[in-house]
Amino acid sequence: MTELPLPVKAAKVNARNVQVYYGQNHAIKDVNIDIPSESVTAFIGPSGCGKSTFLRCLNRMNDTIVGCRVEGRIEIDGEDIYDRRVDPVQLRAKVGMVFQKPNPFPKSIYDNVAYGPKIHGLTRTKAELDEVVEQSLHKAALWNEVKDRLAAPGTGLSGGQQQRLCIARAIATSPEVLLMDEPCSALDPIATAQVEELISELRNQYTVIIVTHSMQQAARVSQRTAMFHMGIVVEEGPTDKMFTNPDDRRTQDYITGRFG
Ligand SMILES: Nc1ncnc2c1ncn2[C@@H]1O[C@H](COP(=O)(O)OP(=O)(O)OP(=O)(O)O)[C@@H](O)[C@H]1O
Repeated sequence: MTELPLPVKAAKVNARNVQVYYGQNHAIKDVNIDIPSESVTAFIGPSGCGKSTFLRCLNRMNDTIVGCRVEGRIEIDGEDIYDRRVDPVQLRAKVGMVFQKPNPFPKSIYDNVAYGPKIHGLTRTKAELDEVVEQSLHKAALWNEVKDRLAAPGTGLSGGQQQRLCIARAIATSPEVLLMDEPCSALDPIATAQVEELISELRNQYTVIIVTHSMQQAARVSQRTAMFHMGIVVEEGPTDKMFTNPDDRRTQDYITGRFG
């Protein structure tokens, strides 16, 4: 019997033999990966190689895409997240997501952050909710900029502030895993630096998984990197090694800009 390698120590997420199909298109082909807790893992690879598709498997966002089929096994803390007993809405409170384009709700800054704790019944009193909103905005490094205008619309903030608001919204439900799909691609360099700094801080508390097209960003914020190519993970390991001495030719070619 062939033995699979032992999981990475303190793996939060274990994926085994994951396949994703969009109709006839086999977009993810037999992906096996262990993602450690309290660290940032970057998914890199050329356009269309399946990074976002695989990321969406981790909070079952692909369930919402008609014609998309996921096979294999994905465990978070040893629990099969595709088990029938798992409620995807509860799962998404535990596995939060931040998207490419900041997408605050057309509501006040306060209500954007309060929304998750309210619908999941995480607080009992207004004072508790106020506390969660304040703490989440603090963690997202936005509190000082918005504390005097919590009733103003979230959509009125700058792009970088909106993205930090979306991060505050994601962490307000106390997720354990935070998925970020190119979270800085719509931001200018200053806002990008702020969000990157935030990501580095978040890893003390969360398991962060980020899809990025920027090699510099992957090198700056992540401790581990997985290289995707045509639906498979060709190589995965410590970021330093991936960027200085990769084992796979495709990783080498990609990080040196020969394709992608
Ligand atoms: N909603 C969808 N419906 C049908 N096919 C899809 C959908 N989303 C992605 N695909 C297909 O799945 C494959 C992987 O796409 P995916 O967006 O996951 O790649 P990616 O590596 O994240 O790309 P990019 O870096 O350009 O965002 C592609 O062939 C794509 O066309």
